[in-house]
Amino acid sequence: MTTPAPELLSLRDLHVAYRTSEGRLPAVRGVDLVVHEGEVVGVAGESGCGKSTLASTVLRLQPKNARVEGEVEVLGHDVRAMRWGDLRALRWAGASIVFQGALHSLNPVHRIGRQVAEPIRTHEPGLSRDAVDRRVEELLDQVGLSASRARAYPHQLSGGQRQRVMIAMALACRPQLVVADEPTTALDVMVQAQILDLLKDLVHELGVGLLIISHDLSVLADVCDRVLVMYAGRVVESGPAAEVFADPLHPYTAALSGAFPRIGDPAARYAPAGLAGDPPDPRDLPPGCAFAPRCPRAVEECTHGEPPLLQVGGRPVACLRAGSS
Ligand SMILES: Nc1ncnc2c1ncn2[C@@H]1O[C@H](COP(=O)(O)OP(=O)(O)OP(=O)(O)O)[C@@H](O)[C@H]1O
Repeated sequence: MTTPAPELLSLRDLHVAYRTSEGRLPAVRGVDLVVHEGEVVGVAGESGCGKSTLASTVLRLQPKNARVEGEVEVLGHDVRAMRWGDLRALRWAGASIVFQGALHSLNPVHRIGRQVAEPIRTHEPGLSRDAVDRRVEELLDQVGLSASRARAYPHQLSGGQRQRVMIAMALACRPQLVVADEPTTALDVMVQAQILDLLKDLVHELGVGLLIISHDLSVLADVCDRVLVMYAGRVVESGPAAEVFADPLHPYTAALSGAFPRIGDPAARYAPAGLAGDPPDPRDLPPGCAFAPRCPRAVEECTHGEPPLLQVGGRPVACLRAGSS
């Protein structure tokens, strides 16, 4: 029997609720998620389902009005209980995050090389200037940028190049876990595919674990080993990425699978999702299954109680109708 790869990230029964002027807003409701070494795990779901909230808890970067409950463990550390100094040491060097919107995350007045060097200087203050420069060159090379780009300012780079810089920064201190929140949103489809290939290659080459967040299930199907589909703060289906995408068991996953074209498929168009309505307001969830009001397969029973995650075809699925026709 092979021993399972070590767990780099473990979220257990994670709940996150925001305090708002209109009352408590439960954004994440009882999520379990594990990322092992060398594994790419994806979280998919429409805007507002709680993906970014979940990602923010990994490095305790959640907004001030968020209340977190449950377990958040990164590289064996209890992130919720860690002291600030220890948490700062864990960020970048143990685990790092690639945010969406590289245009806004990079400082417009500093050259690229300086920005990539910054986390290295902070975390390895003993490193000589030459050694830092060499590491920056090596990182730019790893993400497919020439060393001369170190002297460029962010506005001199394309969107895809800037996102590569963000990935170089995330890898700068050789973390074991990388979280990427919508790393390809706002990039055109060809560039998206290149960035995703790059992320996938780096994960395999460096043996890091990657948690990747996207509203586009087809993006995740191409790069992930496993995916979790979220709806209204809960995981409604999870399993091997290719299986979930090709044979979705939850009606919501089925709608998401049809909603976006597959990367690299020239014939693909943005087909309508065939899904009417909007996700519910988390402060005012419908009784029973949160997806029932939009679900083409809902029956009366679906409004009675929130369906638990049941094993259907070897996969956890939160739907009473999964597997039935
Ligand atoms: N700081 C905050 N205060 C109050 N509510 C918030 C806050 N941040 C997010 N929310 C709410 O929490 C819910 C989940 O938001 P979140 O950003 O995690 O979803 P998401 O799936 O990442 O969506 P998107 O892709 O649009 O970022 C939404 O209803 C959102 O309006």
